[in-house]
Amino acid sequence: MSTQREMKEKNPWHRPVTIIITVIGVIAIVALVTVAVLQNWPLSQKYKYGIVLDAGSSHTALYIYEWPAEKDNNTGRVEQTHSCTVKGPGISSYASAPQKAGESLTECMQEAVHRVPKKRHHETPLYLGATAGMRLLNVQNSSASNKVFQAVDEALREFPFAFQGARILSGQEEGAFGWVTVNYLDDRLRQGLETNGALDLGGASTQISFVSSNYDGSESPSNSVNFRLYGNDYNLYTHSFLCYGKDQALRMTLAQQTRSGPTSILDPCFHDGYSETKEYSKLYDSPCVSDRKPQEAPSTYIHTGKGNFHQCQEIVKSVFNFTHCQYSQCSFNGIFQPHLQGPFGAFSAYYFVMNFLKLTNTSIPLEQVKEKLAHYCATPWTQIQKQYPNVKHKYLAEYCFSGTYILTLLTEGYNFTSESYPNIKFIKEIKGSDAGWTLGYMLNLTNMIPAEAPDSPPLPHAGYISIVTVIAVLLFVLFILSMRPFWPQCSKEPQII
Ligand SMILES: Nc1nc2c(ncn2[C@@H]2O[C@H](COP(=O)(O)OP(=O)(O)OP(=O)(O)O)[C@@H](O)[C@H]2O)c(=O)[nH]1
Ligand SMILES: [Ca+2]
Repeated sequence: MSTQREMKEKNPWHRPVTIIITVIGVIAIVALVTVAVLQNWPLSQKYKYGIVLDAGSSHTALYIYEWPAEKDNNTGRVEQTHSCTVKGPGISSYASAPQKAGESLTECMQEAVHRVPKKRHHETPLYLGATAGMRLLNVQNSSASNKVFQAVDEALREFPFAFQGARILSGQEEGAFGWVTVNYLDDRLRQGLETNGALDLGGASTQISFVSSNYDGSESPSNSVNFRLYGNDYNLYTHSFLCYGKDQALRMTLAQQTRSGPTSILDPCFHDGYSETKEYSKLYDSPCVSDRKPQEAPSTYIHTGKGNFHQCQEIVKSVFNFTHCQYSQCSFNGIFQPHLQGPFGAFSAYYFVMNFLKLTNTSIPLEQVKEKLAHYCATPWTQIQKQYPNVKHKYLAEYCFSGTYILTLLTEGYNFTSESYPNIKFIKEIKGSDAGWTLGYMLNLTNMIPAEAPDSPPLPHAGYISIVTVIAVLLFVLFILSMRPFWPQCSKEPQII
């Protein structure tokens, strides 16, 4: 029989050994975990940035994107960290004073200078992409459009970023990059999942883009865009309808109603009681309607409303041409469109308008949606103004038209039915990043989406750290347990009293 004291006396060295082993073990764990954390920490703290200016027909917006530096060419982790709406109209509206187009961007650009860390400025790419407003100006007056670009170019070069140029996107690019954005943000591309279609409604043009399994691009090749992304091939159908953005579509309906040059019109797309005097010269100052200008007309007309959804729908339908189609099937204006397939994300004005009208829930049957809109359109203008005192006058006056245009474009134009309407989701953003072409455009120009699936590490960094920590702790516990014979209490012999 030996007591603890006796044991200690028998193994006088065992306690210091246990202490040393414990200290070494703790140091080993701390070292292992520290190395694992440090190995990953500095990398995850470094971010890269990209800036895209969306020079739309109605306004310009600036977006700042951010991604972890080590993931440049790998996982879908590019996020929008900031956006800034440029005050004033789109750059195409500065045709008669191009300098002002450049100046208008200054405020948002200065915000970007403060938002992007200084040491990253010189390596941050800056892009400006112009869409339908500049496309129209280019058609109307190409020298004015060049002057606007020159002014914008000069203004953007003043900033410390890596300016990559300002240019007009083709309608095909606009549609395709919008599609890339929504599917990238939904993490569908990297995972090779079924993709979502994209519906973008701007002020001057509208885009539809989707993958349809029975479409191989051979019928109407100009509507086909091929991508190989993360090892998957996509054959995308896309089309951009110039003049079918909601502002130009409204112009077309007004042109339709003022063909004979009247002094006033009673417009079913505007509320009963609405009345405003408008200028003919402004209405027809767009290539979308300029050829329809009445020969003889006064300088102004009185635009009054009568709030009738069904009559409004008839006028809206008249701006679409359904008479000819040289393909197996068409949407409108003789443009080929394959069979609609899959869920669709509808953004920009689709969202602004349907959100205001509280009609973003597409599980409400289409017929009921139309009834609700008809009821809204029939509400007198005085009541609408009282109900929404804080909504911008121009937007408020146009929601009846805009809602009617959206439903008509979707159903009559693109052939969505009561069955396929619920496949549409009206969205503004996905995981904090706005839906639109800008992110897809930047991902493409920075080669951020590889054609082939990258060799991904078997574990993400966080998983790696956790596993190393767990193994280290287990090893240490095992080690301590293996030292059990030297533990003081284990060395105690049973005592007989
Ligand atoms: N109701 C409402 N309408 C908006 C809002 N922002 C923009 N709009 C309008 O919605 C329409 C489409 O806006 P955007 O998607 O920004 O259009 P854009 O990019 O300027 O035009 P495109 O060059 O044709 O793409 C325009 O008529 C805008 O005036 C908003 O916050 N609320
Ligand atoms: Ca746009």
